[in-house]
Amino acid sequence: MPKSTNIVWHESEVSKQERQRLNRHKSVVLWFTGLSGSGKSTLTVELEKKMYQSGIRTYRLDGDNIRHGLNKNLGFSPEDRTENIRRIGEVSKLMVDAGLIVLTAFISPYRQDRDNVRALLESDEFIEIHVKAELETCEKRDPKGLYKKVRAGQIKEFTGIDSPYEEPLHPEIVIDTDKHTIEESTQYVIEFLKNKAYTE
Ligand SMILES: Nc1ncnc2c1ncn2[C@@H]1O[C@H](COP(=O)(O)OS(=O)(=O)O)[C@@H](OP(=O)(O)O)[C@H]1O
Ligand SMILES: Nc1ncnc2c1ncn2[C@@H]1O[C@H](COP(=O)(O)OP(=O)(O)O)[C@@H](O)[C@H]1O
Repeated sequence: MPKSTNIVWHESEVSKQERQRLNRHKSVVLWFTGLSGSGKSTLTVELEKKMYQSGIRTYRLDGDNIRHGLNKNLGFSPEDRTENIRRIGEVSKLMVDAGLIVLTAFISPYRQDRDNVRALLESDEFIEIHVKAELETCEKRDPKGLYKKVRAGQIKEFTGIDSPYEEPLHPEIVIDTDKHTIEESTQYVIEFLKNKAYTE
C-alpha cells in the first residue's frame, strides 16, 4: 500500500518522444530472464557493446550489480525476489522515459513479477527474452562456482534447485544458448529491433 499522500505529479516540458527523436531510436526494456548461468549477463554485455558502436543509447541493469547497491537489503526469499523485480521495473520505466534501451539481466523467476513489470510500461516498451539453457548446461558452465556451493549445501533457495523458475509463456524472443552462439544470439536481437523499427 502506498504510504505517501498529498503528492501531485509535476509534468516535464521535454517529452519521452522528444528524447527518443534526439536519440534517433525508440526506448524499450529488453528483459532477459533465465536460470543462473543461462547467459543473461554475457548476452546483455555483448549487446550493449554492439549497440554502443551503432550509436544507440543503452543502460544495463544486472542482478549481481544492483544487489551491491539499490537492492543490497534484499535476499533470495520469494518476497525479496518480488521486491527486487518491482524496484527494477520502476527503474527500467524511468530509463525508458529517459529515452534509453534498457538491457536487464535478472533471473526474475516468477511470471507474475515479470508481468507486473510489463504492465508498468506501454505495450511496445517491454520485450521479454527467455534465455534458455538446460539446468545441466548451467551447472556445467557454473561461471561463478555457485552450483558447486549449492551442491555442497552452502547456498539455499537456489533457482532451479530448491527455488522455482517459472518459464515465460509468451516471450517475444527465446534464445536457446545450448544451441546458439553468443554472436548468433546478439545478432538476432539486433535484427529484431531493426525489423520492429525500434532502431534504424
Ligand atoms: N539463492 C540464489 N538463487 C539465485 N541466484 C543467486 C542466489 N544466491 C546468489 N545468487 C546470485 O544472484 C544473482 C541473481 O540475482 P537476481 O537479482 O537476478 O535474482 S532474482 O531475479 O531476484 O531471482 C545470480 O546471478 P546470475 O548467475 O547472473 O543469474 C547469482 O549470481
Ligand atoms: N551460447 C552461449 N551463450 C551465452 N553464454 C554462453 C554460451 N556458451 C557458453 N556461455 C558461457 O556461459 C556463461 C553464462 O554466464 P552468465 O552470462 O553469467 O549467465 P547468467 O547471467 O544468466 O547467470 C558464461 O561463462 C558464457 O561465456
